[in-house]
Amino acid sequence: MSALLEVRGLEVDFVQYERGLRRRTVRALAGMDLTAAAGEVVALVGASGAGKSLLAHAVLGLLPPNAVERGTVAYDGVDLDPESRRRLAGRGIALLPQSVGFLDPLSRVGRQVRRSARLAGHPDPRRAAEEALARRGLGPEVLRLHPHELSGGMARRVLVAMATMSRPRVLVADEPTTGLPAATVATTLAEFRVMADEGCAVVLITHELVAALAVADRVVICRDGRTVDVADPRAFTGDGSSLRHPYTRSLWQALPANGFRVPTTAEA
Ligand SMILES: Nc1ncnc2c1ncn2[C@@H]1O[C@H](COP(=O)(O)OP(=O)(O)OP(=O)(O)O)[C@@H](O)[C@H]1O
Ligand code: NI
Repeated sequence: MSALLEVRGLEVDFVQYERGLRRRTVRALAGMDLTAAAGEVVALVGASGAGKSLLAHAVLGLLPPNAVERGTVAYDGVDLDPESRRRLAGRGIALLPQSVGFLDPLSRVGRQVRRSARLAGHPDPRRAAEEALARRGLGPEVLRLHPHELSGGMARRVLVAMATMSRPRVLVADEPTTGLPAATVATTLAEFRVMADEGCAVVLITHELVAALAVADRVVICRDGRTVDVADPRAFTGDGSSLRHPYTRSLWQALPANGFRVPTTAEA
């Protein structure tokens, strides 16, 4: 299997100006590596601020103008610059954004979901929109609402409906299950598994390591802007002794079910 998405040595610096005068550069990503092949769900985990969303935005060519990017992002074997990646957004590569702020606050849900359906080439966008929401337990009345009238969980389901509409070859899902009830977490993750089984490469960014293990083929662990480990989901078991990297082990052992064990400095 060749990788549909390959991120190699990705670095991102932000250029900032102190009191409008002195220029300084802040390194946000310092070497991220991640590959995802057709048919794979690759989970990307790491603490808050580790750089997961930045990686997602870089892949889609959506970094802000003050970001300086180095490294390689290849899609289907071809290295692409940010501009070319932006052109693929919503077609070959889709982002399921972490923030519901990606929804247009002024426009009704129906209009936004129909737009995704139209961009995806559905012959009947109205029907496609209704069906996509219905599949996620949202009735047609939701189409008439504005984003601020949605609960967090409903908004997230709308984003899932929009991001998966085009049947992208690569889906980068950034915290797609945050705020969802447990039953919906499982069905949402199962949907990503089905997409992968049908040939999509899915990057699943999540804090919910245990839920992710049920659907992931590989787990990429990042810390402070770097990929530190790639682990087999089956290694996350028992006391974590089959996990090679001490940081990965400490993430596993810190979970409530594993006794909230706080890593010692030597391990972490
Ligand atoms: N526009 C920006 N300018 C400067 N620094 C930024 C910018 N965007 C992100 N960062 C920094 O980059 C780092 C990584 O942020 P990122 O949002 O990717 O983390 P994350 O792993 O997605 O965290 P979370 O799990 O909380 O979503 C953070 O230290 C953040 O402060
Ligand atoms: Ni994030």
